Amino acid sequence: MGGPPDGSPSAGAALRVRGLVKRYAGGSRALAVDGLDLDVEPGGITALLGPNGAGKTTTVECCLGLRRPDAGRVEVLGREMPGAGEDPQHRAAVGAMLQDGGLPTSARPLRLLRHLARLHAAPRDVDELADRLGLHAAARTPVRRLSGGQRQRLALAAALVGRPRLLFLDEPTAGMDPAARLVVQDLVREVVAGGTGVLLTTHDLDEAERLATSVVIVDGGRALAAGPPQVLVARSAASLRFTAGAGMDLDPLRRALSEDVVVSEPTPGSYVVSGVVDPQVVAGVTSWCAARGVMPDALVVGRPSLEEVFLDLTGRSLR
Ligand SMILES: Nc1ncnc2c1ncn2[C@@H]1O[C@H](COP(=O)(O)OP(=O)(O)OP(=O)(O)O)[C@@H](O)[C@H]1O
Repeated sequence: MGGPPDGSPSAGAALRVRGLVKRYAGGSRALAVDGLDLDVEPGGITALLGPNGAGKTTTVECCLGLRRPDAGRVEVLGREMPGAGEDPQHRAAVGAMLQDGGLPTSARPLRLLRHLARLHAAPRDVDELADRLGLHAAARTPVRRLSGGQRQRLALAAALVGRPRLLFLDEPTAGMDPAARLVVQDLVREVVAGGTGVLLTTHDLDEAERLATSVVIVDGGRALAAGPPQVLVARSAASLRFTAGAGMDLDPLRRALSEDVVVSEPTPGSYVVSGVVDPQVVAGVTSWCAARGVMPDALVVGRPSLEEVFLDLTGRSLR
């Protein structure tokens, strides 16, 4: 899923993962990652989406050479991991902003960025980057005293300063205020326009829908769906959705509607009728509700959002 079939040439992919398997020693018997395929193209953003514990961080860590896969193949910028990670030149072409930040706690932001810039052959202008990310105000504050959002912005600057050709962003805008979020999204769009490939993990499905050129939805370490977000949404059947009290008996409604539709309650109190949703189906649902004195709140008919596709596939909400 998410790229050329196994065995075909990786033709310049920024990241190519095939059949990745990872099991933690001492962890539960289930695999953390269970045969995952994934591609990031240069100048493209692949969003890796999944509920908590789906295997996203483990996948990113295997791609960065921080964990050794039990099976499968990871190619970063055309070279196989974890071996390629030993080469400093190769490492310098990869940027990562991880959830734990990984920043030295006593470092001061601007000095840290200048130090990192010196490790790269053609770094970005540190002052310009710090300006864009609003880091000058906290230039001399030690990392441990930065707010969560400031630390996130510094971690992004650190990941970008070396002009990486492949960038890993693990929930980059989590905990950021809306203005900072927009700045980060603009910066990400800009580096992608310059040819960098991005693997983005996020719990913000609107962000994924806006930014990503490709999406892989994972659960239990497996890909449930992959493709451009617009295609995943278009592939889903039209649906009628409404909210009402949880746990309504749906069998009478199923009997009242045609066999071309499926009626379900993916999360308590949220009802979905999918398939051939025509005016008769809408009338059938509303008269069924009326007969029970139930008000169908937030009733909408149409294609689902990426969030609704995710919900239908995983049975879970990300928020
Ligand atoms: N160091 C570890 N030792 C044992 N099990 C682990 C370890 N790290 C992760 N796991 C388990 O592996 C599975 C995948 O975890 P992972 O952190 O990759 O998920 P995730 O999709 O990144 O979740 P989240 O959205 O919460 O960050 C989970 O069941 C988790 O409990």
